[in-house]
Amino acid sequence: MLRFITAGESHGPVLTTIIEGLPAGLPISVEIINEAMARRQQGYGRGNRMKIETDQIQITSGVRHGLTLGSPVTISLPNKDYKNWQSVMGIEPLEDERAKLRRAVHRPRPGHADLVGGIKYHHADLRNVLERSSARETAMRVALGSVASQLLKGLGVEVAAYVREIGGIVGEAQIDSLSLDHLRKQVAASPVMMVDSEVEAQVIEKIDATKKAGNTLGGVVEVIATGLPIGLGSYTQWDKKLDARLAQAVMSINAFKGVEIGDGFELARRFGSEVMDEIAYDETQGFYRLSNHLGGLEGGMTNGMPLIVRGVKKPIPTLYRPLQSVDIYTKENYEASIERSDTTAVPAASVVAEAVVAMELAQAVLEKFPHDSYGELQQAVTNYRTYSKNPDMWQSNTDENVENTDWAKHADAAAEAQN
Ligand SMILES: Cc1cc2nc3c(=O)[nH]c(=O)nc-3n(C[C@H](O)[C@H](O)[C@H](O)COP(=O)(O)O)c2cc1C
Ligand SMILES: C=C(O[C@@H]1CC(C(=O)O)=C[C@@H](OP(=O)(O)O)[C@H]1O)C(=O)O
Repeated sequence: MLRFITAGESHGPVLTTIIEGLPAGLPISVEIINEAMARRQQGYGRGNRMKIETDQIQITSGVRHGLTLGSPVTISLPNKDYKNWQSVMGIEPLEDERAKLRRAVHRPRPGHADLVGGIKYHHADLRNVLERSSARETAMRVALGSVASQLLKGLGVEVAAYVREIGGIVGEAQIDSLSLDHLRKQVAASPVMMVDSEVEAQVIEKIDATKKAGNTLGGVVEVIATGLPIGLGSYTQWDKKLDARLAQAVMSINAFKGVEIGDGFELARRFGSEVMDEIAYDETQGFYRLSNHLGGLEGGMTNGMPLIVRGVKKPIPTLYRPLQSVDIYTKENYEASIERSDTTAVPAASVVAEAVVAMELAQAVLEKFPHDSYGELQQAVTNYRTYSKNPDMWQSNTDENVENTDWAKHADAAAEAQN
């Protein structure tokens, strides 16, 4: 089982993650992880924090000479901004209690975790909430996702993401189910990580106008995974269903409010005949589908078609235009003060969504196949791919062979017993 945990505050010294359950002998490239980290920092519409940080990770356990050892892998990321926050974020107790109060955050922002977190954990200083609820944590998920993507790539599975919509402006992608390279190149060339340059210009204009008005924007991201073996996840128990697990993974990203698989909410408006992905077979491909409305998942399992997962991100809650709130000390109404913030972070969120989907897929792969060593895992996946193109238990059940199979004899015996 793949397990991970993340730790760290937004303006604390360092973010950390520990991941356990990776096979031994998996090649891990720090450079590839750092490329993903840099992608998450990009995207038009972000605030000034991203000018301070240059996210470069360090691996401090579980990898030797570029290969995993099978022991827990620890990844850490220093916050460059910490040097500006040392007195606010110190570990030692503050001598001067009044200074502590003077610095406390006591004006909760609507749409953020501030108010509820303060009530729940008895925090009189809402900074104790916002430091951890901040999406700075998503940097660690991207590091984890890159490790997962490196594992998947060596098994022939690719994961990529793009921005489908910002502030109501939609740009659709043409998906090449064999290679996501083209999509990745288009996304890399776009300041908003979209795939249609006409739409892109409109989006940039909208972000500029929104920022000027002191407002913020949300949007929709789409993650695509290709090359998935058939049968990851399971229909046998609620918490094994891969569609449900992917939804949780995507919803766990800050500010995500909805998830769709395949045509998602649009399915509500269609006839059954329009959306079931009809089955076909040929020897090279094995079983495949004539369409992909259901996003590559049936019964909580991958069906071999590209996986399509979308997530909707609400607009950023911290606005330059003040919103009505209440001071938790005085209980008086006030209008929230202006703070440093992003105007939109949908592009960055697409990179995070790609990462969390990759982690969930890696988890599902490791559940299905033996994986003490990476070579063993690769061999098992290759064998299974051959099998699933032409499953042998079905081959013996052709008309000529059917009377000779064990299950046919059992069925005959059962029928006789009933008579
Ligand atoms: C990449 C990314 C960047 C974000 N940047 C900000 C930001 O600058 N300011 C802000 O108020 N919220 C930002 N958010 C959203 C908040 O973290 C989020 O709304 C908050 O933690 C409350 O959680 P919830 O929206 O999931 O309920 C960002 C989210 C993501 C994914
Ligand atoms: C630090 C990141 O995003 C931050 C997420 C965030 C929030 O409230 O979620 C608020 C902002 O932080 P700050 O108050 O330091 O400017 C963003 O910059 C990051 O993505 O690495």
